[in-house]
Amino acid sequence: MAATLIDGRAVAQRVREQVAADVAVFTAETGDQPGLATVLVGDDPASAVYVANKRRACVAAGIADLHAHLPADVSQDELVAHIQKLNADPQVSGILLQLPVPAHLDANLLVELISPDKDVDGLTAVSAGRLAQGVPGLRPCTPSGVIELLDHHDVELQGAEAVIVGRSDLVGKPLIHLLLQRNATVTVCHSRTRDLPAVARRADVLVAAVGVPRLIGADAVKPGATVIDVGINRLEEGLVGDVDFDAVREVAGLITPVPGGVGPMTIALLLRNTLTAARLQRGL
Ligand SMILES: Nc1nc(=O)c2c([nH]1)NC[C@@H]1CN(c3ccc(C(=O)N[C@@H](CCC(=O)O)C(=O)O)cc3)C=[N+]21
Repeated sequence: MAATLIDGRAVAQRVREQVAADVAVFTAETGDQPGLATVLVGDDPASAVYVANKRRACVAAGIADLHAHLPADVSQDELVAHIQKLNADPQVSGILLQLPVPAHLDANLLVELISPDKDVDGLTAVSAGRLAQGVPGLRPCTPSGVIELLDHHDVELQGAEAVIVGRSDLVGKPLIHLLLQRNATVTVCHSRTRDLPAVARRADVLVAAVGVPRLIGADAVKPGATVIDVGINRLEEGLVGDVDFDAVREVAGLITPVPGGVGPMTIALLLRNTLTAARLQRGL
């Protein structure tokens, strides 16, 4: 029997409605509207589309849209000054520096400048440390979105075998901690893993986040497993994930499509993080 599809667009819409309701309460109680400062550097068309989507989602959730578009040749010093200004601005709850930035800029240095309490991407070393230690802080949006999808479908994580394919700072590593905190048994596979299909086949919950189109075939999936595809690969034939969807859906129990799976959750969790950031800044 073919797997049940996880509808990321529908779950994301529910999260966005909940955030909008919570933002309305926050604004009524504090007299302040949470605000997200997006920073777009240069004219990469894909980045421009992503940022436009995030800004539209903010407005729909009642979050102030505080955008800056800086030229591709902006200097490192100017960008440093801009981020410092946003750190100091009480109207700014969250700061999102859209990545990648042009090559003459030091992306890592710029990200680390962002105040950890405004780091709605959860990208700074302080945010990563807070996550690893299980103390309050801002968690990366995509991994949080994965957990949210699993919870929405009542996927049991306690004691489950979770296998993450990919060890990026943005997805794989944070997911280790989020899944451990839910008492899953966590295994991480990567490019040097000797027998990827054999390890992946142990998984009750398999998360693919490597950026290799259709890497995960049916031979890597235990019958009935939950398969979460974080991959976004733009091929000539269109957008495909890291999972060979047509083959794996015949084996899995639950599966996310690409598009319409994890992607929409990233934006929903960004909105929730912006509200969390506004609360953190007030010690709430
Ligand atoms: N500072 C920063 N934070 C980010 O979170 C960040 C970033 N930089 N740079 C680029 C990546 C990429 N990213 C996505 C967000 C939503 C979808 C999404 O909604 N995808 C839709 C369809 C997208 C399409 O059709 O192109 C889907 O999967 O259904 C995808 C990818 C956030 N990123």
